Amino acid sequence: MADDNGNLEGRRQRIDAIDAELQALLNERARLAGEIAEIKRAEGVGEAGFYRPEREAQVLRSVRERNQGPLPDDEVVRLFREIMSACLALERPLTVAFLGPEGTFTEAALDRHFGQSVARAPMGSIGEVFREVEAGTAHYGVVPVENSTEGVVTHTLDRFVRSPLAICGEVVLRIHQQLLARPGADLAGIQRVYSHQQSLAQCREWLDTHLPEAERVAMASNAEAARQAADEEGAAAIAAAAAADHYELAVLAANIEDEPDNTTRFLVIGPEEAGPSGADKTTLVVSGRNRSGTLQALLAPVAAHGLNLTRVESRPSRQAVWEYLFFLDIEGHRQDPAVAAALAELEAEASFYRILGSYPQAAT
Ligand SMILES: C=C(O[C@@H]1C=C(C(=O)O)C=C[C@H]1O)C(=O)O
Repeated sequence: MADDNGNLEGRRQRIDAIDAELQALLNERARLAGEIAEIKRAEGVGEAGFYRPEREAQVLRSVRERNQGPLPDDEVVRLFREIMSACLALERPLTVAFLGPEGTFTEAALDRHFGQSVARAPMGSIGEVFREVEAGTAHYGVVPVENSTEGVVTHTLDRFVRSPLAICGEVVLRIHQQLLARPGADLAGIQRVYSHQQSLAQCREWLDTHLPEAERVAMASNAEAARQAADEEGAAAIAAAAAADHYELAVLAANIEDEPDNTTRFLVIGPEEAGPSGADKTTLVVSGRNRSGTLQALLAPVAAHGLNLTRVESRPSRQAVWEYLFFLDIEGHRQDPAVAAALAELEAEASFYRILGSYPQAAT
């Protein structure tokens, strides 16, 4: 027993020594980040120049690659994410606008990308997130773009066409739906379930099995649903785990989504795009000159240069009937020679052409 205690004490002393060393190293790291900020100021970088998404992506990739455990890769990445967030806040405190209210999946994407040391500005719509960043009131913005539980994909793409902003990052989140209710509530007492219609749809089988009698009510967002459930006896909401904290609700049933690998993609928007990080993506919007064979003609250079096209989305151009804009995602950075060559050829084919940004690929 005495031996065990001795071992425990000895280990705690080693942990204390390591903590002291870690703390000194963290402050040394922060000092260096402060010196980098001075260099950036001397070089006259604008407001946007302090945050470097390509550098942060490289740091986090290195963390993941060299990790030997026992801490899981995702955990060490999360810890380093926060260390960088704190270092950047010392250099230049950032404000990031996002599609609110608080507790949405978009806020979870913001957390994942920027960490805790940024000021958050919840906005009521995607348009407001764009406006806030365009006006310079927020440095960056986070908006959902694909397969969103908050239901807004096309709006983000349409808004981009008339915005000077660039995509400077992406976040891919696994979406887990939680059934939330006031603390002490039980499943048998739930008569009404509030959520965004896409979340209700994503949990349909679970609801059919566990709450077949409960009324399902569609709301503007999951966070709105959580707010409503907090106010109402016998009500529950389907929302992100973060909404439970914001609205003082308890998780009545966890991870109730029917499809376990349901993901949503978010874009980080800002005044300028990111530099090359070594594993990047480029998003552009184009329109063709000719009606027949337009898409094939536009895409031919992408294939000819051996590039990977990861997404094609078509939207009505709103300029003329039957004219379409194509949103393309290509692997690689616009400064990569093969990408640059393909884009030059594509531009020659296009009647409308705009690069929305090159940015680091999300770590999934
Ligand atoms: C320190 C820098 O500034 C910021 C902070 C970073 C960090 O803490 O590692 C990385 C990139 C920037 O967002 C840098 O540009 O290297």
